[in-house]
Amino acid sequence: MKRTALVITGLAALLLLLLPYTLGPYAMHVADVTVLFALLAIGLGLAMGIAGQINLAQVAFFGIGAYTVAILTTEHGYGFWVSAVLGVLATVLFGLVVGLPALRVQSHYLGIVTLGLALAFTSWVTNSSITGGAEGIPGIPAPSFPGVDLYDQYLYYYLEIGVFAAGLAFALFLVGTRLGRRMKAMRDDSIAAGCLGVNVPFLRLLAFGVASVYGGVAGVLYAGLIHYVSPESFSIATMFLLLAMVIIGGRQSVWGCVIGAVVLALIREWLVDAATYAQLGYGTVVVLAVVFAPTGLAGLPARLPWFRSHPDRATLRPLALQTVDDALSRPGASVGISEVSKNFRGLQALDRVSLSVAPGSIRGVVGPNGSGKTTLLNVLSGLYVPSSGRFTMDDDDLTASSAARLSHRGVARTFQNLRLFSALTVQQNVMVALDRSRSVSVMAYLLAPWRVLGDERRLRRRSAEILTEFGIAEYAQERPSALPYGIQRRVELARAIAGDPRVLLLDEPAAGLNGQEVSELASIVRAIRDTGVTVILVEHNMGLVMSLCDQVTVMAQGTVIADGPPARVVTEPEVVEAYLGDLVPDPDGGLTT
Ligand SMILES: Nc1ncnc2c1ncn2[C@@H]1O[C@H](COP(=O)(O)OP(=O)(O)OP(=O)(O)O)[C@@H](O)[C@H]1O
Repeated sequence: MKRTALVITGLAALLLLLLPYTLGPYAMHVADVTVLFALLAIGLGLAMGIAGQINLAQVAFFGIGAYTVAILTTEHGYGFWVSAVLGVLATVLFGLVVGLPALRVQSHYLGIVTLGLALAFTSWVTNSSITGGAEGIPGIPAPSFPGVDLYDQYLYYYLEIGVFAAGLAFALFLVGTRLGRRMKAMRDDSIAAGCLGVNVPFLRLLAFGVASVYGGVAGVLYAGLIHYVSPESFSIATMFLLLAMVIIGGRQSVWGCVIGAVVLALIREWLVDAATYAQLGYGTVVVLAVVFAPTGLAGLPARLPWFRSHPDRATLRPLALQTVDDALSRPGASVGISEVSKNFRGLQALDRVSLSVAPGSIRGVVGPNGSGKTTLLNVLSGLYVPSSGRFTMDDDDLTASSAARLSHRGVARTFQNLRLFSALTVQQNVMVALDRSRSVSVMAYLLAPWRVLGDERRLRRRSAEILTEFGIAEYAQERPSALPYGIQRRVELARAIAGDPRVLLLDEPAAGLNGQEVSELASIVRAIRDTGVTVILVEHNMGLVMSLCDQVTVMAQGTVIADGPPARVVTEPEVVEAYLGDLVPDPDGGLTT
């Protein structure tokens, strides 16, 4: 498979190198512009498709790169290359500003904000005297290069192809390694990603930063190719064309973005005399693609039946429990919750809750629906900031720490409604959790890419071991949604353990499991506790709670009404009245609500 890919890549490269020999001047110009669209589309695809950040300002990034070069070369006498570097820097600065709203808003709101900024840019270049207004700026020089006349568009093509190849290789590298995996995890479920240590705000800004580099570079090259810039080239119509390229080609695939750019750039040329109808046509095809082929042209092969995998042995293998020790190397931590309250606009979900959990013990938290159990886990995992009170781990005050920070400090969790990353494979889900690198390590992508590749091999090897330990190795390449619920639950537990936690929070881990799976779950949780990890278990299955927990906390209406060893707690009259009276025996011999 790898050899076939290499041969195809080699042939494509050869074809691209020979292309100018087959084209007349006009076709060569179209090819030059198409390469720039491909660069722009890759940048947009990385932000929108991979990181899930709707970015309708890509055309403004393109414009800032081009206008900076135009202004600096024609009005200030700078050389092309210096202007190009400054142009890309200016674009990245603007890109980060455009990305700031992504820290507060997402989805269509982000689309509206970024579109607003793109419109502001178009309006500025149309009305400002520095940018030459509607007339634009002519007379931009071509880049100088010893012995090569880059005014010749045939030779310019080779400069573009070199930049394009570097841009494509970097995008593929990013998507295929830990940064791209984290971006996809953030796109699929930013809450779960945060709980696995992903610094979501940083990654959102980074996505805009990366998209702006591609936009800026394309803009700079455009200025050097056309020698003239005007607002028309950076209009909303161009943004829409770019969007269509990425959506039709396949926004979640770098190759898809390239294919989309080439196909639509050629169609655009073909329909140049019917531009209005062409816009309508793109719109229709985009709508059809979103509804019927959301993965675009690049996703079509995977939709064909013979490319689809069907796990035919949807069963769990026995656990290799002794090896959980290998995954867990850090000592468990004590957890202290002191007078923690949480209000939601008048609703008191937690009311001065206090409890302390000894390291290496299992604490059950039970209570009727709506009593505040999940809210408590959300406070402990950094998803909610408590309205008042303190949360400590080994006496370190971690109140109001972010989910990512708590993950790095050793808090891992599972969710009541499984939050597996649906577009990642089972193995990639575990790799996201295994990756403990900090945000600053993105510098390695520029300074030491070989280290990123080395880390990647280590993560892959280790994730395979963990999947084997949890008896799910045969599902490594499956998407979680294709698997039965019991297996998905085990994947989520494997993912939580992969982060080498000191405190493990389990939110109703037995929900939806059959009797056999519940007893396997009990063995896993015991094995985890035996390594010294502190476990806090929210659960309605009282049979499991009674057999597993060292201590049980009973909650009702946001307060703790009882705390102590399970056998004693269940006999307290207040508990019987508030909670246990509602319980009925379940088919597996436990009690459930
Ligand atoms: N984000 C939120 N916004 C508003 N109210 C919330 C929010 N999260 C929880 N609540 C409310 O807080 C109360 C406690 O909810 P919580 O989910 O913690 O209960 P629970 O004990 O986990 O219930 P269950 O057993 O059904 O999961 C409920 O009344 C719930 O509606």
